Amino acid sequence: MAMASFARRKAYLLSRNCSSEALRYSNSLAAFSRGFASGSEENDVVVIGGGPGGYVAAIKAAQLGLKTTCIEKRGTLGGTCLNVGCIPSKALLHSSHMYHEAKHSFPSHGVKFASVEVDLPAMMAQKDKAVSNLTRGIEGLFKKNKVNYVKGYGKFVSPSEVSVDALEGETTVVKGKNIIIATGSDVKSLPGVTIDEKKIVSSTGALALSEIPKKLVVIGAGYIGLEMGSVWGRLGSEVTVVEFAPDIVPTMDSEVRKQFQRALEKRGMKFKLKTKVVGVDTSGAGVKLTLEPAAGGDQTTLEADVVLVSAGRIPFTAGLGLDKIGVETDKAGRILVNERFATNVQGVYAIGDVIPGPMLAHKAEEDGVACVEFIAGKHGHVDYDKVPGVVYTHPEVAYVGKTEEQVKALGVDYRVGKFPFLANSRAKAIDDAEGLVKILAEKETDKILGVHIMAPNAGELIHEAAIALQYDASSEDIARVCHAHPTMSEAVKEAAMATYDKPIHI
Ligand SMILES: Cc1cc2nc3c(=O)[nH]c(=O)nc-3n(C[C@H](O)[C@H](O)[C@H](O)COP(=O)(O)OP(=O)(O)OC[C@H]3O[C@@H](n4cnc5c(N)ncnc54)[C@H](O)[C@@H]3O)c2cc1C
Ligand SMILES: NC(=O)c1ccc[n+]([C@@H]2O[C@H](COP(=O)([O-])OP(=O)(O)OC[C@H]3O[C@@H](n4cnc5c(N)ncnc54)[C@H](O)[C@@H]3O)[C@@H](O)[C@H]2O)c1
Repeated sequence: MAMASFARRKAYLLSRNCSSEALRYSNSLAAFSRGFASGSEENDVVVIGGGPGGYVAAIKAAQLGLKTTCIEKRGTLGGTCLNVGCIPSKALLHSSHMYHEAKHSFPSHGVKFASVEVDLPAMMAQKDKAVSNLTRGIEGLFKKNKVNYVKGYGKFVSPSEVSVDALEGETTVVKGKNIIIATGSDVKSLPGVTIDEKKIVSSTGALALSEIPKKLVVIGAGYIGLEMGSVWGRLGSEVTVVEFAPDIVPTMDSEVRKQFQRALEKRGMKFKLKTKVVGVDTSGAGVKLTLEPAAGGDQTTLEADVVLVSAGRIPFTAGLGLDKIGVETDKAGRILVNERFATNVQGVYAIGDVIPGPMLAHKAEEDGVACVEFIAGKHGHVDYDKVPGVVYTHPEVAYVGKTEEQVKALGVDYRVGKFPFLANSRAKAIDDAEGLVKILAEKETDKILGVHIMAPNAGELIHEAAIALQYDASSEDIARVCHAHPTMSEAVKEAAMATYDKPIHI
C-alpha cells in the first residue's frame, strides 16, 4: 500500500512539473524504511509549529501514546489559519455578508429597517472573540491529550535537539526521537512593494483595518484577494483586483471560473487581468500604483487608499537552522519529503504549508495525522488529488478532483453533467439561485473524476463529492442515493443524473 501511494505521489509531482522532486522521491526509496527512531531522548515526537499541521500532529501523536511536545513561537496555538487566516477571514466574510444582505436583500424578503450601518469595531471584536475562543480551545485539547506545550522560537541544534528561545526569555533544549517541522508559510512580497500593514497590507493587515477604505486595490486574484476583496467590497470599498495571469484563481475549472468572475463583477468587483504592478508611490495621502500589461506595453496609473498584496505565500523556515542539520529544500524553499513525510535527515519530518502541495489547512491536518501514523509504525495516507478547495465568497466556489482542462489534457474520454441552481427548488425558495454543479466522469466506467460547485454553500455541498471521489464512485452511485427535498444537495444528485443519463428537473 505504501508503495502504491508513493507511486501516486510521484505521479502527482510529475503532473505538476515537479520532475526533479519526483526523481528525488524515487532516489530516496530507501528512506521509507526509517520509521521510528530509537534512543533515550525525552520526547518520542517534537513538533515545531502549532498551526493546523503541527497542533493536529501533536494531538494525534499523544493519542497514539507517544510522548509529545509542541513548540510555538506566536504565543497562541492555531497557526496562520486560526490567528490570521481561515478563521478571522471567515468571521469577517460572514459579518460583511450579513450587512450586505440586510442592505440589499432583506427588503425583497419583506424585512424592512429604518437604516442599516456598519459598526466596524464591533465587527472586529466579534472576529477577535472567535479567534481567541478557538485558540484557547486548542490549549485545552493539548491539556486533555497531555501534549507538552512550549512557547518560544525553535531552532535545530542537531537532528534530535531543538533549542527554544522561550517567550519568557530563557533558552531550553527540547529533545526528540522524531522531530516534525510544521512551521507553515508567510506572505510572498513583491519587488518594490513594501508592506507596512497600514497603506500596503498583507492579509494580516487586511483583517484588521480600522477604517473602510474608499478605494482598495488587491494585487493577486487568488483565494485571499477574492475573499478579502469581497469583505471590504460588501462594506463599501471600491475594489479593483490586479492579476498578472489571464484568469482569476488559476486552479479553478474554467467554465465555473467564468461564471464566478461574472458573479463577482455583478457585486461590484473590478478586474484588471494580464496586468502587473510595476511601481508603488506612497508619498501622498493614499497610494499611486503604476500598472503595465503583463506582456509589456503602455503604463497606466491607479489610485488606492489601501493596497492588499495577495500574490501567494512562501514556506517559512527562517531561523530554523535547516542548513545546520542539512535538510533539503527545493528552489521555492519548500522542504522535500518522501511519502512518509520524512526529510533526507534521519528522524526529521515536515508537513503542511512548508512542503509541496496545496497550501490549505485541511491538507496540513491530513499531513499531520499521516506523518504521525507513519512514525508510530502505522499506515498514513493523503491523496493530494482529492483535497477539496473552497473560495468562501458569495457565491462560494468549491471543487474536488480534476478540472475539465485537466481531464482533456489526460486524453481521457469523459462525460459532463451539469445542473443550474436556477432549477433547484430550495435555491429558488431562498432567492439565492446563482451557480451550478458540474460533474466530470470517465465515459467508459462512469467513475467521477472531478466535481465543481458554485453556490452559496458550495463549501458544504462539496463533501458528498469528496467522499464519492475517495471511494471511486460513479455518477450513477450519487444519482441513486435518496437526497432530502428541498435541499441544495439535490442539485448534486441532478448533475449526477445528467452525467450518466438525464436530469428530471430541467
Ligand atoms: C488570510 C488567509 C486565509 C486563509 N483561509 C483558509 C481557508 O479558509 N481554508 C484553508 O484551508 N486554508 C486557508 N488558509 C491557508 C491556511 O492558513 C494554511 O494552509 C495553514 O495555516 C497551514 O498550516 P500549517 O500548520 O502548515 O502552518 P501555519 O498555520 O502557518 O502554522 C505554522 C506555525 O508555526 C509557527 N512557527 C514557525 N516557525 C517556528 C519556529 N521556528 N519555532 C516555533 N514556532 C514556529 C508559526 O508561528 C505558526 O503559528 C488561509 C491563509 C490565509 C493567510
Ligand atoms: N479559502 C481558502 O481555502 C483559502 C483562503 C485564503 C488563502 N488560502 C491559501 O493561502 C495561499 C495564499 O493565498 P493567495 O491568495 O495569496 O495566493 P494564491 O496562490 O491563491 O493567488 C495568488 C494570485 O496572485 C497572482 N499573482 C502572483 N504574482 C502576481 C503579481 N506580481 N501581480 C499580480 N498578480 C500576481 C497569481 O497569478 C495568483 O492568481 C493559497 O495558496 C491558498 O491555498 C486558502
